[in-house]
Amino acid sequence: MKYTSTRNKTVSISSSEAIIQGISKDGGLFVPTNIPKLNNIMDLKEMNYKELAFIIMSKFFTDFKSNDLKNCIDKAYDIKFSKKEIAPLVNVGDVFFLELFHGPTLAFKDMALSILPYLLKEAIRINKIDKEVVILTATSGDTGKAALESFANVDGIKIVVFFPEDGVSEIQKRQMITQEGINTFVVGINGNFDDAQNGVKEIFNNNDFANLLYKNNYILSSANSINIGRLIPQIVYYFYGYLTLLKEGKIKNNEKINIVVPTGNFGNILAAYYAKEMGLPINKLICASNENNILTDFINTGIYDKRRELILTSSPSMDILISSNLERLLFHISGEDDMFIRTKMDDLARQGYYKIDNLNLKYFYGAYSTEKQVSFSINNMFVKNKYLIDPHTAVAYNVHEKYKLETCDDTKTIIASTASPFKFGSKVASSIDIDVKNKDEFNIIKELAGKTNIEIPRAIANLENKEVLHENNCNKENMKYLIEKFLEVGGIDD
Ligand SMILES: N[C@@H](CCOP(=O)(O)O)C(=O)O
Repeated sequence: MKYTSTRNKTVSISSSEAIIQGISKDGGLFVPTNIPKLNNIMDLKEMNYKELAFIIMSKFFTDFKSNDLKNCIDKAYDIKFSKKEIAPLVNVGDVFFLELFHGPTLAFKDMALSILPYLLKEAIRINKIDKEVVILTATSGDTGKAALESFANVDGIKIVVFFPEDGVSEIQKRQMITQEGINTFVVGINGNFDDAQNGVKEIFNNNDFANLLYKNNYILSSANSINIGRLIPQIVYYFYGYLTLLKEGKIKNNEKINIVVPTGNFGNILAAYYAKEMGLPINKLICASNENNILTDFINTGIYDKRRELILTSSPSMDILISSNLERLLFHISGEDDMFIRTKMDDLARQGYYKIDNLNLKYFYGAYSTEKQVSFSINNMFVKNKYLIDPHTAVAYNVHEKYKLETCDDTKTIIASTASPFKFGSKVASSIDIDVKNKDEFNIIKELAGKTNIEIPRAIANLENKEVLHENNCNKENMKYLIEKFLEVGGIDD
């Protein structure tokens, strides 16, 4: 299996090379040249998470030896996860929540970031790279901590995380700025997630900077979903969710299901699309947005228009106006037309929008939820079912309710439940009528645990007394300078 760039189809590299590079030099994203089909899917229903992970990942990571890939999988999906199923499926009312937040940092990002360091180390070995790898990461909250946790103290790797100073939850920020590990560097930027992600992409595309790093024995890679090594492991849990339904007798062989994904950078829903293309029986992919409803507009009109204010919401992981992975979807559905992608991405960069005539996204449905609807959904879910959901999952749940009303479709549905509610204490607590005014976040969380009878996850309970180790802050223009400082490499003028 080879990988090419969405912006230049003459590129042809192996999976291990794509994982190391993170993003293509032409600014495009690496995609598999064909999406492999999986045969006899229904026969896989007795497999555990690791076994299934191997079946799926070995289709994509074809230059990894079987035993080496198995090793990566074994080390990734172990007791770091608090549930033996890794991704348990919970039936509440008429939907099934695929709980993806039982990893070490309590967000779905752990599902892929638990394995990425092992894949990267193996990729480095395969390609005989003798440089140190610097992982650049932009985050609106969850990716940053998950990447820090997984790469901390990994030999031969350094990790730099940029987060929007005012665009993450209190707990997400605390998780990041208390991160231990000599190889970790965390920086708050005065800007939003798009600024952080654009800054990181510009740094990737800066040849002079790459040369400077190279001379100093460093190369860059990414822990965001722009890295294909982040995306492929996310396909696994959609198969696992489907096969759990089948195993429990909730669906029949080959019965189609709907999947709802709270969506920001479009990586998680793209993984579901890959699962569908591999043969998983999926009826609709429901793309749920918060008030930053750029994807809803795109799915419904074919116009992607970022000329709008980014709104800070209670679901910060989705506070994004440039959804990077949409580029991959467009590449696939345009018949792999790299020139078309270049034109559209140029339009977006130059004029702030692009339009696609006769856009055919017939498997997708897009809608969004307001902050009020998010609170209402959290409340409703808790009062009716005693089930607590985080604001991102509430966005998805609410959008699914809208979908049912609009279409009367009663297909069985999996909702990707992407984060622990305790990461977003104030919003969740106030939604279930806990008075949060003038209260410290940790006290709010304690009240939340008391009222719901749910134990505070250890990773959050421990945070309160952790020392702040990172107090760096910069303007978006200075991101490169901060990296130079961290790596102690001489600066360049550009
Ligand atoms: N949702 C994000 C933004 C980055 O997304 P990614 O999937 O590309 O890493 C976050 O939590 O940081």
